[in-house]
Amino acid sequence: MRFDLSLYLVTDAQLCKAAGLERTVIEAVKGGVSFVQLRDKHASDTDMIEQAKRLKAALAGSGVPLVINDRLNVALQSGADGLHVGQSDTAVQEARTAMGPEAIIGLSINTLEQLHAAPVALLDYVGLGPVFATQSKQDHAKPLGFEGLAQLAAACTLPSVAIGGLKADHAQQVVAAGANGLAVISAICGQPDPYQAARAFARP
Ligand SMILES: Cc1ncc(COP(=O)(O)OP(=O)(O)O)c(N)n1
Ligand SMILES: Cc1nc(C(=O)O)sc1CCOP(=O)(O)O
Ligand SMILES: [Mg+2]
Repeated sequence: MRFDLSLYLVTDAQLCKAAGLERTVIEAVKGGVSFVQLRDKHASDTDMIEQAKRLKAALAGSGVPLVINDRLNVALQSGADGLHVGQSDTAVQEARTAMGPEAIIGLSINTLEQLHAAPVALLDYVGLGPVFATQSKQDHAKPLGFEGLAQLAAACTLPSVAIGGLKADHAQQVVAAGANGLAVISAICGQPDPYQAARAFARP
């Protein structure tokens, strides 16, 4: 599946509670979100599989892929398009073997060492972050700033998406640093109007 990383939404069910997760995703996609990751640290596997199936149905025909954060079993059982793993999650090799060659597999990167150790041939993209400190991830690594982001992006041969504390105002600097797009949670989830929140990223 071909994909576009330009505006990558990582979901947070708690933040989206008022508007609802599906409604938030649908509105955000109308506003320009090009890629969706279902991330839920608290749901049971069963609930996450059902949520993923609902989101996959909601995204049908949009060309926007759905990947699952962390949980390989959820990705396999929900018919999602792929999986995003971090350095301490399921190994990329295991994910690729289980999901097959067509799945979209992403890996989080915070250092040049991690980038050099990444199994590039088995990956479709990397997440580079955090650019800034963020409340959306408790255990985040040391922030890179735009300079650190640019160093990683320059050394990266895969498509990349920057993540961590990013707002619409940062779009130009992220692209100038060499990443292919921005991944966000709080800039869209929990915003009063997810459609307008997503649209703000496209403005010059
Ligand atoms: C696009 C993207 N990049 C990085 C991450 C972080 O993954 P990870 O380090 O595994 O942390 P958790 O999200 O699992 O808390 C991501 N989810 N998405
Ligand atoms: C899920 C996640 N991963 C990160 C990383 O650095 O790997 S930062 C992050 C949270 C991003 O949320 P917000 O857009 O609200 O800052
Ligand atoms: Mg993870």
